[in-house]
Amino acid sequence: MNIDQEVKDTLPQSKILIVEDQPMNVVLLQSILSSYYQVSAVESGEDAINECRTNMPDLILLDIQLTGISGVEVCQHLKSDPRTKDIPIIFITSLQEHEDFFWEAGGVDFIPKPISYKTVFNRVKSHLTLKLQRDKIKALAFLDSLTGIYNRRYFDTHLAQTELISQRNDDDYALLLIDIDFFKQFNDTYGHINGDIALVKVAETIVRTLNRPSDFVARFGGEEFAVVLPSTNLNGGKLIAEKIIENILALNLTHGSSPFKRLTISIGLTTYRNLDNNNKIIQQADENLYSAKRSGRNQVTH
Ligand SMILES: Nc1nc2c(ncn2[C@@H]2O[C@H](COP(=O)(O)OP(=O)(O)OP(=O)(O)O)[C@@H](O)[C@H]2O)c(=O)[nH]1
Repeated sequence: MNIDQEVKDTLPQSKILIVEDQPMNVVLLQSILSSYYQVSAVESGEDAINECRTNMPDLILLDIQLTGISGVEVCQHLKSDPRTKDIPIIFITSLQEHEDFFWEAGGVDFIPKPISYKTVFNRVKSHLTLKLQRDKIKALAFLDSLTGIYNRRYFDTHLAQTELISQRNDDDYALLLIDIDFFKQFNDTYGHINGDIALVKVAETIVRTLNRPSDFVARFGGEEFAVVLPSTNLNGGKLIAEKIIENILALNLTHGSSPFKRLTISIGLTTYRNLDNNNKIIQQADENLYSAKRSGRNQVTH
C-alpha cells in the first residue's frame, strides 16, 4: 500500500471550512481553494462550532477577528473537545503582534492579510497532506485487518472518551458486547476461511444496523464485537440489539451444528446508568452476555 498515493487521491475530497465574516475574503479564499477541495464557509464562531459537530472538516481557516466569540476562543473550544481536537486550524490575521496567542490556542499555522494566493494554496496543501497522512497511519494502527472495522486498541480509547463526554453532559450511553454462538463448531464444520467470511458478514451487518454517525462498532476479540451508542438509554440499546439479532438471522448463514440451524449471536447490553455495584461497564456487559448464553443464546440480556 502506498500511503502517499492514497493521500494524493483523497486530497480533492477533503473538506475545508472557512470561518470569516468579511464577504470579500470569503470570495477570495474560495476562488483559491474550491477548484481543489470541498470548501464551505460560515460567518461566526458559533456557526463554526456547530458545523464541526454535523459536518466535520479536515481543515479550518479561521479569521481571528470575528463578531461574537473570537477566533482564538473558537480554536480553544475545538481543541478541548476530543471529537474536534485533531482538526488543523490555520488562523487568518492582520494582527501579527498576537502571534503567541495563535500557537497557544492550538493553531497549526497562520496566514497574514492581505491574503496571498501562493501562501494560502501552499499552506493549506501541506497541512491537509499532513492531516490525511496522520489519518491513514491512525487507520492502519486502529483498524482490524479482517473486517475493516475498529480494533480493540481503538475501542479502549473510544470507550474512555465516550464515558468522559457522557459524564460532562450528564448523559447516558449504551454498550453492547456481541458474541457469535457456537462459532467453534462453525469453524470446525465449515473451515476457518468460511469462519472468516462469516465474521466479515457479521461486522458488515452490525455496521449497517447502526443509524447515528456517532454510533461505534469494533472487533472486541476473536468472534466478539462491541458497539458503543452515545446518548442512548436501556430501551434504545435494547431496540438496536434486537435489530442486530434480527438482521444476523436474516443473513441466513447455514450452521448445521447449531440448534438454530443458522448463524446467531448473543448480546450483553448495559448502559452507564445501569451498572450494578461498582462494576465497570465492560464487566457488566460481559456478565450480561454470559447470561444471554446461559439462557439459550440468540438473544439480548441486560
Ligand atoms: N475463522 C475464525 N475463527 C475465529 C477467529 N477468532 C476466533 N475464532 C474462533 O471462534 C471460536 C470461539 O469459540 P468459543 O469461545 O469456544 O465459543 P463458541 O463456540 O462461539 O460458543 P458460545 O460462545 O458459547 O456460543 C474459536 O473456535 C476461535 O478459534 C477468526 O479470526 N477467524
